[in-house]
Amino acid sequence: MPKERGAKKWRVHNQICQGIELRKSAGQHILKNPLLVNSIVEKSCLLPTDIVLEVGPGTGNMTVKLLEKCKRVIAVELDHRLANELRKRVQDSPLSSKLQIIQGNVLKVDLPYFDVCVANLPYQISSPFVFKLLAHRPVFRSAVLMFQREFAQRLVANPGDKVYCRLSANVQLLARVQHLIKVSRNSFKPPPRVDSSVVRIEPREAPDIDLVQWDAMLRIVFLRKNKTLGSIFKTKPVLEALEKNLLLRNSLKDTVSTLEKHSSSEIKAKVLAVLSGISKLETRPRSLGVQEFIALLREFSKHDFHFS
Ligand SMILES: C[S@@+](CC[C@H](N)C(=O)[O-])C[C@H]1O[C@@H](n2cnc3c(N)ncnc32)[C@H](O)[C@@H]1O
Repeated sequence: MPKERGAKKWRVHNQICQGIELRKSAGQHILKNPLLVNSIVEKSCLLPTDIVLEVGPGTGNMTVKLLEKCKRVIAVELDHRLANELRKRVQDSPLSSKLQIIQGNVLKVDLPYFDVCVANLPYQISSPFVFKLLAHRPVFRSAVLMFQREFAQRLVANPGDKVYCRLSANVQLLARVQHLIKVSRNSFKPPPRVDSSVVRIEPREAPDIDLVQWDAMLRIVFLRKNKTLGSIFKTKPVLEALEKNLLLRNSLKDTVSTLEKHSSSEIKAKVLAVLSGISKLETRPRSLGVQEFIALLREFSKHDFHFS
């Protein structure tokens, strides 16, 4: 769609909320359906002792409900106008002592300790925020987050599903994910152009694998996810990368340069021999789950194969 048509559409829906003009650039779509707000808070399964991280509280419709259910809410809001509005909203209430507002970009601030994260996220930060959360230590109990529907579908997709992709495998490596609620675009003011979904993410212990190698392998296989692993690993650029990495690693290990010890045809032959022994070469990446990818990576590293 040409840019101008999109911009026009937004101007039609542009909204003033409590005297504040909402900004499309910050994904400011306010949840106007109180039943939905209650339902998200309910699904967060909060304990009275919990510290909750809320990202993008906006005008605070969800924040006040969260404050009623937990010990403390730490709200990170980018827009100082909305942060001030939220401060004013609770200032005369007994709940105000439980609220801490951090005004800033959640992708840039150091996240504090929290038990549960709840957020109606701006869509543009969905992916970096999920990975920031999953890297956060100490591990939190769960996150209940609103995403664009298509992004949510990719997060929860199972092997074999049409939308199963690198994102699905990367997130499912580090967390259990569950679709909770379908949300219509009409639940927001102004309505975005797409529907949304609420998803629960529960982090789990990361397996003992090299995450850099994991990501490098997934990048390779999901670029060609409908091909068999065998044909992917034997495509010229992948083969060459495996050969180069093997050569480099060996030359680092040896005191005498491997370039002198092993000719490149020996290396090529070794790569092909190892590849022929790798299991599941006839399968396609789109049908492999996290455990199968872990097993594949372990097979490769057993033979000193590296993807980056
Ligand atoms: C979709 S609105 C949700 C507002 C409110 N939670 C609600 O449900 O009505 C997203 C909110 O995130 C804020 N926001 C956008 N980018 C942000 C960022 N990088 N860090 C923190 N907050 C951000 C916006 O200003 C806005 O208040």
